[in-house]
Amino acid sequence: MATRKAPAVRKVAIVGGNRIPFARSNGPYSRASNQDMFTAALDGLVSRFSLQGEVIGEVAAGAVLKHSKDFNLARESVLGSKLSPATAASDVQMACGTGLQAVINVAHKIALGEIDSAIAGGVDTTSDAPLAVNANLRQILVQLNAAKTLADRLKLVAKLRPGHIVPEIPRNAEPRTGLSMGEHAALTAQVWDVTREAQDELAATSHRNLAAAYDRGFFDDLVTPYLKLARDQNLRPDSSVEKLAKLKPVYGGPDGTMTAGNSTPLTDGASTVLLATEQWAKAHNLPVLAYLTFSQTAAVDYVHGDEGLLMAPAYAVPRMLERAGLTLQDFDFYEIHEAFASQVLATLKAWEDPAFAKEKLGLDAPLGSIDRAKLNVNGSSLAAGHPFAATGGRIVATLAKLLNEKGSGRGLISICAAGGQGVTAILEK
Ligand SMILES: CC(=O)SCCNC(=O)CCNC(=O)[C@H](O)C(C)(C)COP(=O)(O)OP(=O)(O)OC[C@H]1O[C@@H](n2cnc3c(N)ncnc32)[C@H](O)[C@@H]1OP(=O)(O)O
Repeated sequence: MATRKAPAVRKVAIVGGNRIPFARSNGPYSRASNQDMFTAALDGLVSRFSLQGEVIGEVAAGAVLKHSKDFNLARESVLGSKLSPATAASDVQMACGTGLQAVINVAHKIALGEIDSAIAGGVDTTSDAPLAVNANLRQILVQLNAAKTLADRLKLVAKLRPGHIVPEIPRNAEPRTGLSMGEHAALTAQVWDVTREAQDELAATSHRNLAAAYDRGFFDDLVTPYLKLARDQNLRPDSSVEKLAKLKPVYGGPDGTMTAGNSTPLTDGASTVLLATEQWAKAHNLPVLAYLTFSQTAAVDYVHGDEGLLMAPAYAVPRMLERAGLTLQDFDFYEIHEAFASQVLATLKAWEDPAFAKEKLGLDAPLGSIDRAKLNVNGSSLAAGHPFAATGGRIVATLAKLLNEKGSGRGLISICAAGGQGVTAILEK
């Protein structure tokens, strides 16, 4: 008789990451597809960690904007990569939280013993956005494809009208409110009284920090140069508060505080992260940079309630801290995705606010302030750019490496996502 084995939760190690430099939309990667970019990031990881021909437990990845031919983009990318074709792969979708959610999905499988190694990541391009034919034309084309006789086909062709050629263009907007991410963030900035000066300061710091990280070689081993781009194209080392102050508002009307400089740009790019058990990493002679120890998602009702669209991390983080037995101050690094400078600042203000703590979180006291010197120390999305699903992988790889450099410590990851969702995690060394 077989002996039943008790399930054991195993530690999930972050081995390292790889990404291609991020490019501005309609720039150097405009002819590259999601599959091209993700495969490039994947193959960079494969060669970095000598995984050629290896069967990895699972590859999980996603893109926020996906063509219909990419129904399983992760699997197609694996088949185009140097990994063994016997590597299973799944697509993940959680808007801008996709990359981190992919990390969490495979981490759970490693923890539960289903797999010993995994690659998670994400990719996005707004240059090659999935334009679709409109619903009327779609219906005619589908029926045309199924029509059995020439007469049936001609009848359907006769239904075609000039208006049918108008394509459906994906909008960077919430389907239920019609407002763009930026317009939603501008409403939240008003509620939390986030000033233009504070936003520009955060943006300038992001550029300064990312430039310093490149200069000290922090990204030398992470980045695979791609299509002649060696650094994130959006990075402006000379970006200053004075220059940022001159930009016109793009959201929130003429008196708005949000500009092209304190909002993320539309970006193309891909990122990957290798996760494994400690034993697998050791057997492959690979390092353990850090461990993923906690994760949490949350969602807010931004449609009917008074919640800001991008405020879900303000809820996910306290729930995660409670489960982990930690306070907001117990961290050496904070990686808060800079969708917009105003969104980061509104989240920090919410955590400091006694009324938010009491009324929204049901807590006696607010979470409190963080040491801003520990925030996005190597820059974040305002400087690097934000290829939606690729941001999570960039952040996890960056934080794991920071913790490894330090030799010990703990980092908090917080990512807001469209649809009123938030994905958060804790990495520890
Ligand atoms: C959950 C989430 O993550 S939600 C977030 C999702 N992301 C988004 O929604 C992306 C939103 N971003 C956008 O749609 C666009 O980038 C916009 C609307 C903000 C700006 O678009 P554009 O106007 O095309 O930006 P563009 O790059 O041309 O910049 C406008 C000007 O600002 C200047 N500028 C931009 N950044 C900086 C900077 N850091 N320092 C100095 N100047 C800057 C540019 O040089 C340009 O100047 P010019 O007009 O003299 O050439």
